[in-house]
Amino acid sequence: MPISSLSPPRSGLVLVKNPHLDLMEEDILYHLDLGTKTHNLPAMFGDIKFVCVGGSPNRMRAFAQFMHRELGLAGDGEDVADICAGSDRYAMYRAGPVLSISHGMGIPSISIMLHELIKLLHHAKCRDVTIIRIGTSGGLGIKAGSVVITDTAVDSSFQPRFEQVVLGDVVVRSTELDKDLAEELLACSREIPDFPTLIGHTMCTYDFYEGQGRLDGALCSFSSEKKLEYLRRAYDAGVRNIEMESTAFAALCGLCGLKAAVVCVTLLDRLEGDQIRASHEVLWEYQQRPQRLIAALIRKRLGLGPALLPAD
Ligand SMILES: O=P(O)(O)O[C@H]1O[C@H](CO)[C@@H](O)[C@H]1O
Ligand SMILES: O=c1cc[nH]c(=O)[nH]1
Repeated sequence: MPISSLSPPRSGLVLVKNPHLDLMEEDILYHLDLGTKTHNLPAMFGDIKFVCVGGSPNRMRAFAQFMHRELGLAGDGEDVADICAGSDRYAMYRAGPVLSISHGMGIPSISIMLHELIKLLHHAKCRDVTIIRIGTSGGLGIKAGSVVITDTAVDSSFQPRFEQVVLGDVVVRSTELDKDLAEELLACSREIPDFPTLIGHTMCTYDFYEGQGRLDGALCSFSSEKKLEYLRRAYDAGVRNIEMESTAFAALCGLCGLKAAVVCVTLLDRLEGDQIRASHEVLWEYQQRPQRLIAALIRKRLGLGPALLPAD
């Protein structure tokens, strides 16, 4: 039975479920190059309301610059500083109440970042934080460039669970995401012209090649027919896109009381091929789509109206 969570605390505070933390004199967030003794975390982050995470440091920098302009903050935002510059593992930027952080590729990388980010939000006494992963993915039976808002993150057997090995035992955690937030995002997408968006299941795998049924890795032991049979089964189970972090993201955020969403653009239709052939310009524009949607949501929440500038 997966351990379920989704009941955010009434206080709106971020929960950490670790009694050992209270006994520690200092908490060093090693991979973020931040700490409770070296930094005044409530002063630096206490007013953060939106956290956006995505794989690439450049994308998350561009997103912070884009949000800087969308929020009408002073200056052009071009010189946003990397708050984690002392560590070369992750990059973190802020624009007003929005924090933008990279998480690298895959579950181990996002898990480490999330443990430290969640503790950071806890130490900073942040309240009512919404967290969104803005990513890229392979689509299933949908047009490249479509944006998928995840209702449920599933594993490679199409089950809504995240398995974490703890002291040698497998702990199964629920991968529920916030349904109201997903609907709110879908409603925002309807207000953007020519913006193909849908809600569906997202399959999270441990690998980009064999793990996603690709025929073009360095290793492949299955036929093209077997690949298509697997991907069609995924489609029939409700999966509309495939990426590599959503189950861990949903499980960790849910257990810590964060309202979370996953919004990924699709770079190709995996029923049609494996290689990503679109030009850099097209891919860059695709990557901006989740950013534009999140900007619309944040502007709406902050009462700033629907204006949308293209992200750089
Ligand atoms: O676009 P991002 O956020 O990096 O995520 C997707 O892209 C990577 C693979 O190319 C994986 O990490 C997958 O989840
Ligand atoms: O096919 C794809 C494209 C982007 N990211 C993935 O994980 N898979």
